[in-house]
Amino acid sequence: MRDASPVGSGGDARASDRQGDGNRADARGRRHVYLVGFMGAGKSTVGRLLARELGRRWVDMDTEIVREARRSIAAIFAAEGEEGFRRREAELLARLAEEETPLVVSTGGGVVLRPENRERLRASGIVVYLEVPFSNLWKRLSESGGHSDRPLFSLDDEASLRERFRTREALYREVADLVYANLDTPERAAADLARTLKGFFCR
Ligand SMILES: Nc1ncnc2c1ncn2[C@@H]1O[C@H](COP(=O)(O)OP(=O)(O)O)[C@@H](O)[C@H]1O
Ligand SMILES: O=C(O)C1=C[C@@H](OP(=O)(O)O)[C@@H](O)[C@H](O)C1
Ligand SMILES: [Mg+2]
Repeated sequence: MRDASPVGSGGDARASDRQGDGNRADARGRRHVYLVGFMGAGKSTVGRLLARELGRRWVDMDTEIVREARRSIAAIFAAEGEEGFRRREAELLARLAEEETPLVVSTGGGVVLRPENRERLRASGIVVYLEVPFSNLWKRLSESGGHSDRPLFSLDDEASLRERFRTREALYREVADLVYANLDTPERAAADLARTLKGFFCR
């Protein structure tokens, strides 16, 4: 059984060992840090700060997809459908998983949808689920113009988005080594996670 201990803002930043063999952050295999979670959970904001704390290169998958496609996420969805976006996302993840340099990767909220992606995340890194209750996410997204380049947020009403959140949540938990309740500031989250992750990668 895999186990992901809840750790959270202000809490005791602990992490349980998924395989019980003390070898999760294997230097050859699970060297990256992946942030997963729903839209607005803070993957991009915290990822940038966490990379700085850990002295690692940061990759934001959405930014990279936009750079490579030379069009916005909304434009990719419009021209290629969600399927086209998911194909680009899966291809990028496959490349990142092979990257030798240890990275901090801010994923997009839908990266967990494809089983092959879930396998890759687990095989090549420590996966951190940034857990935020739906009501907070809805508030964050609707107040911060979260619709600007989030086609799914624009398409869904509150009830549909809540349903999407419910379905996704099980998948975030399935891949997570760590669950972090991201309810304080991004700076606090980055500092807490850096402390915990340094422990992981040093043992
Ligand atoms: N603790 C927190 N961590 C990260 N972002 C937060 C936090 N509290 C509020 N926010 C706000 O929530 C939004 C998170 O957006 P973003 O980092 O793009 O999320 P994601 O990449 O998961 O979709 C930003 O507007 C950020 O300022
Ligand atoms: O949840 C999703 O399916 C998506 C989340 C977005 O990323 P953020 O989670 O960073 O907003 C982006 O990848 C795309 O709009 C699809
Ligand atoms: Mg993001």
